[in-house]
Amino acid sequence: MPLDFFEKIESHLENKLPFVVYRKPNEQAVTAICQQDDELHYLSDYTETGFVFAPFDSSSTTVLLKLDQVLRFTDFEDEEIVKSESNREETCTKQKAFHLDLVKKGIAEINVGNFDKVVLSRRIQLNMKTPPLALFRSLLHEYKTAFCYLWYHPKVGLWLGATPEILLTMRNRKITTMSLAGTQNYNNEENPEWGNKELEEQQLVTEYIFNALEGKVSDLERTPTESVRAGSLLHLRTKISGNSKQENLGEVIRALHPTPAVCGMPKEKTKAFILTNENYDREFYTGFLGELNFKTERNRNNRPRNTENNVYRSISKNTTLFVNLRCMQMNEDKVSIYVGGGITKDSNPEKEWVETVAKSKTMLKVIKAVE
Ligand SMILES: C=C(O[C@H]1C=CC=C(C(=O)O)[C@@H]1O)C(=O)O
Repeated sequence: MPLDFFEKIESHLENKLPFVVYRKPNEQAVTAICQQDDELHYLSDYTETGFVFAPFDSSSTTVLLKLDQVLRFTDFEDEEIVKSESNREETCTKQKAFHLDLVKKGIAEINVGNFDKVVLSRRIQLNMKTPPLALFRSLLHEYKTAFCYLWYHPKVGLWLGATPEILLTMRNRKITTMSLAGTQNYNNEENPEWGNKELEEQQLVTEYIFNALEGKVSDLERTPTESVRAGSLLHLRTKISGNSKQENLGEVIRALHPTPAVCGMPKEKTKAFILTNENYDREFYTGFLGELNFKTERNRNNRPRNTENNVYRSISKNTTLFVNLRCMQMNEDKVSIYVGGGITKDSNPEKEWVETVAKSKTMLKVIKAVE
């Protein structure tokens, strides 16, 4: 059992010092970044290096954790989680009525031609007290293909998630992003049929990303759209890649975030609608997080043998950012789970509600596992 790695993080948390611990999709290594004081740093521009934590509302500030101490744990031993009998289900009818009304309002805006698509969400609050690191380990066990993280800053809060969505990766000038939208339950079928509503909803996101990147990124390419599993759900995904024309990471991020996978089309109008009508503050849900300008050093040795001084170093700059979905915020004795879904002209409010219930299970499953 990797006690010293997790013990260090535990003591950082007890000492109320900022940190993030995370594992990238399909990787083994778990990384922890620990800040040695509790200062709150904000990102001033995208040439900085650190771990970013950005809110949904891009007019609010982005938090930057400094790389004071970086710990890597390479072989996390997977543990069987014993499921308890506890069965938390949502029963709040008031919340349901509010969400149905919100979705209807969104559809009405689409029908009068104000929006093409809007993503509407809600917050589920539960009373519970669970050690955050136990929850994080449970996430690692359950969601191997997700970006799993636990993020803490005493002046901001404690967040935890297992997201299937990449906002952007950038290695030197090579950029990759994805259009992820459309949801159905996974029923042992990796490539099921999709309805027109979902296909169109995802297509809108793909087109938006293409338009947003045009002029900033060259050689734009996309993969065929495929089904991709995220826990007990499936989504539609198209990967999009290209080469950035210059050192313009900030410009690319501002063009993408928030994409219509979490906000809507057109961006500003739907964002204003969300901020006014959802009736709660998304904070960091549907924001983004990850490594900004991490430097990787590699010794390269591709000259002929028997040549002296044939090893030289190459340094690449990497950024890997994920959209903060399937996440929750923890307070002393309360958790808030955040869930939403894309609304189009063909949306059915009742089905949209059911979809948010299905999405809440990603976090509820780990809560049940450690309760
Ligand atoms: C907004 C969320 O999911 C987005 C990502 C994938 C599929 C989505 C959908 O089908 O609506 C959403 O666009 C969420 O999980 O809260």
